Amino acid sequence: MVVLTKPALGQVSLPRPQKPSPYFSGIPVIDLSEPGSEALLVRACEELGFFKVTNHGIPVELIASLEEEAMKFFALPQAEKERVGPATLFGYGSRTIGSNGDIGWVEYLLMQITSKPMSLPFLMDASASSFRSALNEYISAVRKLACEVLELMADGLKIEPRNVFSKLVMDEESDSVLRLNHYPPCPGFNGTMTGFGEHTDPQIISVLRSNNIAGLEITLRDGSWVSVLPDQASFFINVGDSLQVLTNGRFRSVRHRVLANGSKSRVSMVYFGGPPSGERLAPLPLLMAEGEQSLYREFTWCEYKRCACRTMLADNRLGQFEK
Ligand SMILES: C=C1C[C@]23C[C@@]1(O)CC[C@H]2[C@@]12CC[C@H](O)[C@@](C)(C(=O)O1)[C@H]2[C@@H]3C(=O)O
Ligand SMILES: O=C(O)CCC(=O)C(=O)O
Ligand SMILES: [Fe+2]
Repeated sequence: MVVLTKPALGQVSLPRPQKPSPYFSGIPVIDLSEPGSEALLVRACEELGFFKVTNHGIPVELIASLEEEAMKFFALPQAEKERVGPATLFGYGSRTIGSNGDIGWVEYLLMQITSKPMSLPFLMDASASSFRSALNEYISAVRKLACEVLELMADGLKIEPRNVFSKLVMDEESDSVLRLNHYPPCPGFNGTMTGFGEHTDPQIISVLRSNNIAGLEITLRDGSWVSVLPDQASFFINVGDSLQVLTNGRFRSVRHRVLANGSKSRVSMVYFGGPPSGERLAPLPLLMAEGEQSLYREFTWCEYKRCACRTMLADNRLGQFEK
């Protein structure tokens, strides 16, 4: 009898090998303890849509503890990880990203952040209590950091109230996500491999932290790719599509990707701060000059997400909403 089985994920055709891009020394560094950081922060959002924050106040122990829990999880036998449930919505995923055929040299845990206890049932097990508390502490700290950065953005743009952006991610109904990514070394390959294909993040803001392994790349305004020097003590902030809309294109949603490599494991932890589902996304009137037209037709976050789910990573999702 012939038994047909699905090909093991390891047999899925590998993503295209890539050449790493040159390191870019111009990533803006915003020291949150320095007065006047709001103007630098606005410039960074306009020019790159990406910057690094230092003196962020999040204790290293809290970060290290989640990284350790994540590594413990990713070191589990494959069958145990898969028991968490597929990440078609939220859960564990390996090699496939989203549901439209994207493949990367990555495994991950995708978790919805709600005001209720953890969305993934396995985290409610007694054996997962240290993972659960590391996650909860980390999420509150990065949400607070996202809020502080969004308030500095409002200050820098000279708009009031200063919580005009931050209230969206602080709302009880905010639709935010935490993603833990593990890019294992790619056996038998000593160049680099697509870990996470190029894309922009759909939400308002992403707060990203990785271990000291390189791999993250962003595009500059001219479309060229540059590598970001890793810095495990700092956080990187991405402007997401929704913030590009709220600022009528003044802030740039940054296109980025990750390359995995032949010898080292890279781990990243990304908080995606999104608005409540029913939130209408449109440029803030306060930011529009006289006679300025909105670049986008109005839509809700729920509508945007629904469309985003049908796209592939590299697609220009906002294009469908441009006027
Ligand atoms: C291919 C996809 C994966 C993604 C949903 C999408 O259809 C298009 C956007 C992707 C992205 C990128 C940023 C985040 O990692 C993510 C969780 C998100 O909100 O949008 C992923 C989605 C995913 O992995 O499901
Ligand atoms: O791993 C990283 O550094 C970035 C991952 C990423 O872009 C994402 O999860 O959306
Ligand atoms: Fe991303």
